[in-house]
Amino acid sequence: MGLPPKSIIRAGRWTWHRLWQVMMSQMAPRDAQGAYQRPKSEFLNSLPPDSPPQPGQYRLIVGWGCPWAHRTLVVRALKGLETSIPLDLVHPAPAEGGWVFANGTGPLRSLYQRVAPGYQGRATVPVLWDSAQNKIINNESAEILVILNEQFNHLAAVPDLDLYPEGLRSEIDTWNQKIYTTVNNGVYQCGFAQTQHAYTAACQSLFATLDHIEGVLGHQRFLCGSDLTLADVRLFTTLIRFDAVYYALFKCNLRRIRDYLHLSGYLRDLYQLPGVKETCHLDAIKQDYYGNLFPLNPSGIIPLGPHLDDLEANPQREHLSAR
Ligand SMILES: N[C@@H](CCC(=O)N[C@@H](CS)C(=O)NCC(=O)O)C(=O)O
Repeated sequence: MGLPPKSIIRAGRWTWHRLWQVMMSQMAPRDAQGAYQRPKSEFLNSLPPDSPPQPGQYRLIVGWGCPWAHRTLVVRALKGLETSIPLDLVHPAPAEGGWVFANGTGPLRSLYQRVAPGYQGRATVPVLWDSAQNKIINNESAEILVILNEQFNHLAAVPDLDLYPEGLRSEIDTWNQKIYTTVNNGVYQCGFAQTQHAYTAACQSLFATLDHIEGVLGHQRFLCGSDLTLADVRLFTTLIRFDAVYYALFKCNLRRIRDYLHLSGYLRDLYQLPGVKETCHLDAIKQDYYGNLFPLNPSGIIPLGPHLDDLEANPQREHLSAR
């Protein structure tokens, strides 16, 4: 069978490209240069200072695919807060315009609109939910991590683990800033870029940071030395998705994490910390990204690979802590 006439091909390409631009601009707000602009989180409250959390009072609303929600799950696991902070799981449902609760109680957007009538922002996860007062405490993962690290110690199985110690805060903040801009959000800047220029700039910055981190991890176990911190947790949830999702779907393909000797060992090391692998749902992650980001994967086909068995291999990094 021959190709259709050139005029049909041209019309098809033009129509598809215009549709793609419209869908992308709705899914991923952009600046004048075509670079993705992540909307700001709008619920930024703290816990009341005078009443320590009760078991089960605060809940986390999360989706397995989301790297920002995943950070909160990792801190919850590392601190041993699984029984004190229950989860409410959401699934992506693009036809409903976003997340819906797995327990059948409807769209996440309805909950946002119930607590904030007229709310027009994104209905995002994670959410730290106060079930005593039926309100959203916070929907910014970076802030939720600090709250979980500090304010639940009386309920934690591992209360002495401080992932944001005073003495390392400025170093952690510096890493967080660099890693958020070029890696955590950087992979989205690659995948959601709407111009070649925006994609190229994001991809170069992403790999410049990964190359830099590879050098650092050659002589120390974690980003800030021998102690695990929030900076590592925040890097981890991007790294664990990298080879399976970002490399192909978001075109972050100069190198894979498994091509980096130290970064890949570090990823295994974090994956094998107590409780962490239970937070990683790699099939759900692939399903969420490849199955729901329609403009990036219109066929909805989920790739089979890569095999991730090597996450179980010995990281051989503990000796770096002893220095
Ligand atoms: N700044 C937020 C970003 C969270 C975020 O973008 N979550 C995504 C899932 S990975 C989401 O819920 N998106 C739904 C939407 O944008 O409508 C955070 O770090 O907590």
